[in-house]
Amino acid sequence: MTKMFYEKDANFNFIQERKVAVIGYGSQGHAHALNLKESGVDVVVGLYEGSKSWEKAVADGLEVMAVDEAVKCSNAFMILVPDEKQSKLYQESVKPYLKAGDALIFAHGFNIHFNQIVPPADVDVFMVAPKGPGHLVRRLYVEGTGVPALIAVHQDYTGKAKDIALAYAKGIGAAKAGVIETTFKEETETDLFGEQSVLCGGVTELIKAGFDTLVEAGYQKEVAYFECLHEMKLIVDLLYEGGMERMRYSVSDTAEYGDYMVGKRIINEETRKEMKKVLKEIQEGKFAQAWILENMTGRPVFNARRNEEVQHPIVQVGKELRQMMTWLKK
Ligand SMILES: NC(=O)C1=CN([C@@H]2O[C@H](COP(=O)(O)OP(=O)(O)OC[C@H]3O[C@@H](n4cnc5c(N)ncnc54)[C@H](OP(=O)(O)O)[C@@H]3O)[C@@H](O)[C@H]2O)C=CC1
Ligand SMILES: CC[C@](O)(C(C)=O)C(=O)O
Ligand SMILES: [Mg+2]
Ligand SMILES: [Mg+2]
Repeated sequence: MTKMFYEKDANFNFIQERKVAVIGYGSQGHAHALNLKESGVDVVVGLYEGSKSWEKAVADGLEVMAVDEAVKCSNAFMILVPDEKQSKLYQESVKPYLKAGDALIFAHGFNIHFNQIVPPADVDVFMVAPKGPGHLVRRLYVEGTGVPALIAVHQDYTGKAKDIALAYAKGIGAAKAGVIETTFKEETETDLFGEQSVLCGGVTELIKAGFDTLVEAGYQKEVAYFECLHEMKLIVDLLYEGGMERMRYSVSDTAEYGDYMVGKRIINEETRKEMKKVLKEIQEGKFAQAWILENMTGRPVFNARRNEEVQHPIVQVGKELRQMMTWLKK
């Protein structure tokens, strides 16, 4: 089995002896900054003047500065602005102020793996990539658990990059859940594949296809919403807690029989062939190239698809039903 690292394997001194600039205060940024601070790490948040996040970070009790100022006064920088903005930010506000022995940290390998950022040889470059959304990285830390993470070392100038990565992972709560060592290549390719084919693209298309099939057949859209979207969370909770065997133990034998008979008709050989094609496009850099070009040209496809998606009937019915779910309001 792959070696897993837990809290006992991390020496927290490696991160406590540094000042950490968390650049960006979005989904991952707010979680890393707050978790590290509450774990006892000296943290500053780096943002641009006029950023919407600035006041929020201040209200959360954090020290906030312009990115270049944060880089100047720190010796470890976690880059948590969107992937497509990292290269420009690095060139303008990070690279000019790097000092030998600094640590340049990423939560996803896109920019290093696809050569959008090429750091100098005299800094450590590594990754601490939580395997979960930033808001859960924060929520589970507060609840006393954590989201697992991958670590990877791209450059080890100080000879301590892996130790610092493990200590950082401990600081954000990830070492409670488990940390696996990987490479930038493996993290980047598996993360892109997972979000496209399974976690985001796969799941949303599966939900919409099920919802549309029921609604087009004349069933109430509220019933279709509960069946195909709301209950997905409850089923996934069981998968998360105890794997497929726990989910199949909890559902009825009727559901389990239906699962065995129908699952492979929905996710069939054609789907698996397409997944292989998607993975190849990621490995060959075709997806990265398309995403970089999309951003250079003002995101025409991204914006059109985003607008199209919010027109889907599942969006409206979901809004109405969730209004009644008082526990979601906070
Ligand atoms: N989202 C997730 O859960 C996960 C993300 N990752 C990785 O983490 C990294 C960050 O992603 P994510 O958290 O989704 O990003 P977000 O889109 O949530 O980050 C936005 C933050 O970056 C700030 N920002 C944008 N541009 C700049 C800039 N030029 N200078 C300074 N700050 C800027 C925004 O400020 P403003 O408020 O003003 O817009 C905001 O605070 C990526 O590498 C991503 O792949 C990895 C695992 C999961
Ligand atoms: C699944 C999407 C993700 O990779 C994540 C939350 O882990 C991301 O890029 O946001
Ligand atoms: Mg991911
Ligand atoms: Mg991702």
